[in-house]
Amino acid sequence: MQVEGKVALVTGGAEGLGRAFTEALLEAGAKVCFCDVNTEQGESTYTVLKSKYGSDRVIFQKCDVSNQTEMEGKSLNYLFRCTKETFGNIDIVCNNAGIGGEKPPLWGKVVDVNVKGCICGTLLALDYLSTEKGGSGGVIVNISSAGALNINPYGPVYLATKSAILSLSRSFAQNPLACSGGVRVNVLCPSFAETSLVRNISEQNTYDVNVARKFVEHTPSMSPKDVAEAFMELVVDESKNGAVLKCSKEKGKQYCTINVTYS
Ligand SMILES: NC(=O)C1=CN([C@@H]2O[C@H](COP(=O)(O)OP(=O)(O)OC[C@H]3O[C@@H](n4cnc5c(N)ncnc54)[C@H](O)[C@@H]3O)[C@@H](O)[C@H]2O)C=CC1
Ligand SMILES: CCCCC/C=C\C=C\C(=O)C/C=C\C/C=C\CCCC(=O)O
Repeated sequence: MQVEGKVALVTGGAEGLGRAFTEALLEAGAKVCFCDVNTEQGESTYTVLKSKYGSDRVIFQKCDVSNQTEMEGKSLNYLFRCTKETFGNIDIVCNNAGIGGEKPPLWGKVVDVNVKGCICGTLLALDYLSTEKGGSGGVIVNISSAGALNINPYGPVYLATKSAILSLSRSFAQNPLACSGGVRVNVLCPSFAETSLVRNISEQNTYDVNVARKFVEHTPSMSPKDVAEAFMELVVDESKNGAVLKCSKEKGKQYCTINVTYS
């Protein structure tokens, strides 16, 4: 896909990986609407990006991806509508917003943000991108985790949500809603990257917090820019649909095949 001139929507773009994805898309010539629940950080990032890329190429919207109703404030429905009204079309959607949290009552919020937010964002993206519904096709990249490809005893709930995103994306890639509408659906599975999510590992969002921190310390970490490079490959390469791309500092980019065998 030629990214120049395309329109992208990124959730959770105020900082971390979402900000890096937003910048990579802007760098490649796209117009980008990024959203975040954190207005202060979002506005601050917007100020920087606007002065670098121009106010006609980037917009920031406050939005909580776990908000399913218009009544409660800015929902994903509103975000998609606003992006289309501002830029005229949507070609690229990245469902990135995610949080960690293992213990009650936090884990319910983790499911709402990570799973429901991603499902809602994927369904809306299919609606707006599909050639059968007035769109011009395009690509959805959902953000899972390298942890979803394996087990991790420190974050079972977080990783269950990331496994859900993996299955959701691989399955929608083969679903008629996507296939007949010219929409590719890919999933990125990063290992650890240097962001607030990892810096803020605590008793709330992990089990055995000291062991978890040691595990992180001993796993080489990527910069958000490294992860954005892998993300852009899934956007640009039109041969990739249903692709599962793992990226890590040690091994770089690796496409994964998930085989299910029955005995
Ligand atoms: N940093 C890492 O090592 C890895 C991160 N990931 C995934 O990458 C994604 C981004 O994570 P990071 O950048 O590391 O985290 P981060 O905490 O640095 O950034 C996440 C952003 O999402 C926003 N956000 C949180 N809840 C939201 C909501 N309900 N609605 C809208 N925005 C919301 C936050 O305000 C923040 O700006 C997440 O889905 C995470 O699970 C996956 C693998 C590794
Ligand atoms: C472990 C749960 C912590 C809660 C959220 C904080 C950070 C999340 C980071 C990730 O999503 C990455 C998670 C796990 C990586 C797991 C294994 C990495 C192994 C390295 C590799 O396979 O190359």
